[in-house]
Amino acid sequence: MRTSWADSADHSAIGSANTNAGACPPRSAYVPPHLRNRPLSSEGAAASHSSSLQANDRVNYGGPPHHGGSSFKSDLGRQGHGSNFQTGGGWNSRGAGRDRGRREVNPFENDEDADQSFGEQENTGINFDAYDDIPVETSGDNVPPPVNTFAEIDLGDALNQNILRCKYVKPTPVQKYAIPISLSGRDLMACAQTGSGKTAAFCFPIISGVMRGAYVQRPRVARTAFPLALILSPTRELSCQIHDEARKFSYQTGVKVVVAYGGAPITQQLRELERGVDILVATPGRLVDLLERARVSLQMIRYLALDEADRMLDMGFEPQIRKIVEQMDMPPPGMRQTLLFSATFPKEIQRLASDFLSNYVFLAVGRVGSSTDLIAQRVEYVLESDKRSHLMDLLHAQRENGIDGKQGLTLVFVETKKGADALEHCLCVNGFPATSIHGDRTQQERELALRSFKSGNTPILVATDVAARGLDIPRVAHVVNFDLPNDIDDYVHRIGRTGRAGKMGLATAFFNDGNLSLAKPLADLMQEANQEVPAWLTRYAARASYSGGNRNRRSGGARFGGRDFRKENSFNKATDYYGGTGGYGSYGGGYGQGVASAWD
Ligand SMILES: Nc1ncnc2c1ncn2[C@@H]1O[C@H](COP(=O)(O)OP(=O)(O)OP(=O)(O)O)[C@@H](O)[C@H]1O
Repeated sequence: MRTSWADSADHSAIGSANTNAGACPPRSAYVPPHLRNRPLSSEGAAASHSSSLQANDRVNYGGPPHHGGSSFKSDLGRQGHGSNFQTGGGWNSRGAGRDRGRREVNPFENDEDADQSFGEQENTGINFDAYDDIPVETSGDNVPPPVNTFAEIDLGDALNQNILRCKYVKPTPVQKYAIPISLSGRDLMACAQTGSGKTAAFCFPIISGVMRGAYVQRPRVARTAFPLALILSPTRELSCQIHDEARKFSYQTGVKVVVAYGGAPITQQLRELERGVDILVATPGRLVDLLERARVSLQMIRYLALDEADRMLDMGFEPQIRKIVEQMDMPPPGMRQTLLFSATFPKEIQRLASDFLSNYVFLAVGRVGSSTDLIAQRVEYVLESDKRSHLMDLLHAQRENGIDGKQGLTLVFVETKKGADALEHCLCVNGFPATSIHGDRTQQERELALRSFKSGNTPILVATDVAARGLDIPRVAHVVNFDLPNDIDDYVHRIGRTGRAGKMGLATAFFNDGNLSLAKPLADLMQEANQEVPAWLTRYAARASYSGGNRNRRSGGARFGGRDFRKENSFNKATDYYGGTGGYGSYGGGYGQGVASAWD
């Protein structure tokens, strides 16, 4: 039984105190708070317990736990998913032979299995009424009006059927606005909160448009694919997820969706492309490779979508995106339709993005860059040296009580790849079933880790920012910012892995003096989201403002309204749009080298 991991930590704590004589340094496993006052052995090496927890006052880390042979290893499945992952690796292995036959594989077929793997937990619980009174703002010329139901939109029978199969009863706010705008042929820059259904908002119009333009004659060049639509996303996992979703939406429509991403063998992806592609979902690096090999041409592109568009246009990715969009054979703005989506849109990125757009509509659902009210945000002051023990206390309490009475998945964000490995190891040896995902792991390991996490086999995932954006994992109940990011927008995306699709979520952040620059934007964000801001954080925020320590910009301004950068063109170009101190040069902090390295 999955819940037994609570007991195993208790056992491991007691057991390892008695069996410390191994090769490892004499350390014992995690001791839950309620056992800390008890003598653990005849020598009485009890961990001391004080009201303020001290990580290093325990002899905690390293010793293998002792709980009946079922010691939790990183990725329970790392060696265990052999057949799926060894027959070719990467994408191909995820659905062995899915395209061999002529018949289209039913992409809905695995949905029920996935639900069942969580036993009695509820299936959807979607409550989009939670979004009903959300503020929406549009700007641009002649903005097409929103709809209230899918029935009002002419998406075609096959697509409507798939919407039913997805159990989407009514459109989310971003869908109500973005779908009619896109169907009318307009370019769009859309900003809507995490987990609010942006993927369908750009996929539906693209699929519908491709269906309508199916007659388009494409050049016949041996071994070169001519997709009609391109969807770019910053990470491999997100591209796979978008591909999976797009395949569901386009089931039995005749629209062929193919994914291409790095870290997986290119040969299988080439084979898929040769079989025909209407919508190509890709990460930028692999796409550039395919373009340079002339295996893909962009000359027939009618639709270009950038998911996580602000990330795609920041310093790390911008050159590659410019190359793909401006320097290859893609039709220019006006000759193609361009759709940009994200939960955050800093104004300088909006300005860059406008190069790719023509007479576009700007859409903001909720406050730009805000978090959703569905996420309860907590921030705790935790010294670096106390973080591990504090995390384990949280996990232990959660395991005993659940979150809102339910056992859910916990996603723990750290700053570095090494930090992710170290924390994963620490949790595992202390009896907490954890796995990790970061840029130094092979793609096979990354996919396996994600799968093990999603299924609940390994209910704790330690991650770098590679998992911060876009990933839709329904049962993530708790996001822990073990290391806070430097940039408030990254925080928004990270905590957005919970509280999705109308469900409630919990986010806990460990804050200390090293996070001074985040104090003000974090306090502001929490206030905007009606969260209780601790008095000590308010004091840090005031200190940061006073000392000029706040170099973090807000995404498009903290208040609702006026967030389309075109509306603020009267600003002096050298002005800092975020009320910070350094003008453009000070932008971000979070998109500097350290953070970018965590990405693909
Ligand atoms: N109209 C709808 N009705 C019910 N569920 C929906 C609807 N639209 C989307 N969903 C579900 O909501 C969840 C979140 O959607 P999605 O991943 O597209 O969010 P997002 O806005 O792209 O989030 P992020 O900013 O994190 O990328 C998904 O599980 C999706 O299937």
